[in-house]
Amino acid sequence: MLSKYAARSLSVHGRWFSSSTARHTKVAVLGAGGGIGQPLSLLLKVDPLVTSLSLYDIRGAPGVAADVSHIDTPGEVNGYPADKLDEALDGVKVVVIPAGVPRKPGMTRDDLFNTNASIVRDLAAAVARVSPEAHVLVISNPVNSTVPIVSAVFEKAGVYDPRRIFGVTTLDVVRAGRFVSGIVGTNPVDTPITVIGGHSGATIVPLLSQSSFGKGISGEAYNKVVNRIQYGGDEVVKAKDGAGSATLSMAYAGAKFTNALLRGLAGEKSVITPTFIKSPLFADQDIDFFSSNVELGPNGVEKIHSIGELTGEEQKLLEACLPELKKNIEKGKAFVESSP
Ligand SMILES: NC(=O)c1ccc[n+]([C@@H]2O[C@H](COP(=O)([O-])OP(=O)(O)OC[C@H]3O[C@@H](n4cnc5c(N)ncnc54)[C@H](O)[C@@H]3O)[C@@H](O)[C@H]2O)c1
Ligand SMILES: O=C(O)C[C@H](O)C(=O)O
Repeated sequence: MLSKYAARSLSVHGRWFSSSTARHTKVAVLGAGGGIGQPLSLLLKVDPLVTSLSLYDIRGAPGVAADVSHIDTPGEVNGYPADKLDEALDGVKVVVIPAGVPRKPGMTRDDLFNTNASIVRDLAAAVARVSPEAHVLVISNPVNSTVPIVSAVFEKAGVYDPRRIFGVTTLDVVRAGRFVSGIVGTNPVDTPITVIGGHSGATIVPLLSQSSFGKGISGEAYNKVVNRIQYGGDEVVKAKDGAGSATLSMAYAGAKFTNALLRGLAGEKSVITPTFIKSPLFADQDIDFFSSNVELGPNGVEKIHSIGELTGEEQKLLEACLPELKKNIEKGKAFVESSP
């Protein structure tokens, strides 16, 4: 039974933002002062499943917290400055990490590695120490490397549970639904497209053939939409012209994935979405992280779905994805191995 407030929230925020169970859930955002962090904090404040929001950044989090705390939803909000990371993480169930630098035109996501790898490593070490049972949602790029970094840090700390560490690839799914709906004339919310692989260029593999809406798209239109899904991030980086990368659509995607996880944690059945996790699907090729459809449940990852049947075109996309993904994963692991 939905509370009066939750029912109201549903009608205000649309179908994805659903709330089925009331429980205490503290969510932390690390990097809350940034381009993604601020709108993400706003969206989490209006998610009825988030009862407490802990906002941390090396700059500006208390201000963001003061601002969103005036929103007339019940969730409590606290902001923490640079020297209060442990306090920010105390008792959290879910930690979302958008901390790190974004791309400028001409850069790849991998070009962010040198700066973001150590930011993510150090934040992960604090989570592993203070809230080792938290579910960690990694947004910071390059996701193909930062998820292996977080996982290796947890492993080093002896608290690794692969069911609780996720790379957020939801923006690729959101883009795929939006772009395909523009071709076939559907409502994007009703046009789910599975996207597998990783989160950068050729590692992003949309499976249009598995969607009743997408499977009719062929030829030039197919090539164009696949390219747009794979390089949608570049489109935004170029349009922002040096002022960063996707922030608003990413905040939406991050809040959407967080809500899906919270529903799974609360016991809702059949919450299934792609996410980049430790996965056995290509482990025989030494690729042990991969995004595919995953069922979320009370323990985080409940079931990893197979990738299903691929067309010849999709098989080629997958063949281009795997070697690059493998390199990105190995780079992340090697970084933690060589860290003191
Ligand atoms: N996964 C995805 O689909 C996706 C989509 C868009 C952007 N991103 C990535 O998200 C990251 C953030 O992007 P943005 O546009 O919000 O950047 P931004 O520069 O606007 O914000 C980043 C924030 O991180 C903070 N920060 C830096 N070091 C920190 C630390 N050690 N602890 C806490 N906070 C710290 C900064 O102070 C800043 O407020 C980038 O790496 C970007 O590439 C990922
Ligand atoms: O493109 C970027 O660098 C940011 C993000 O990964 C995106 O897909 O928009």
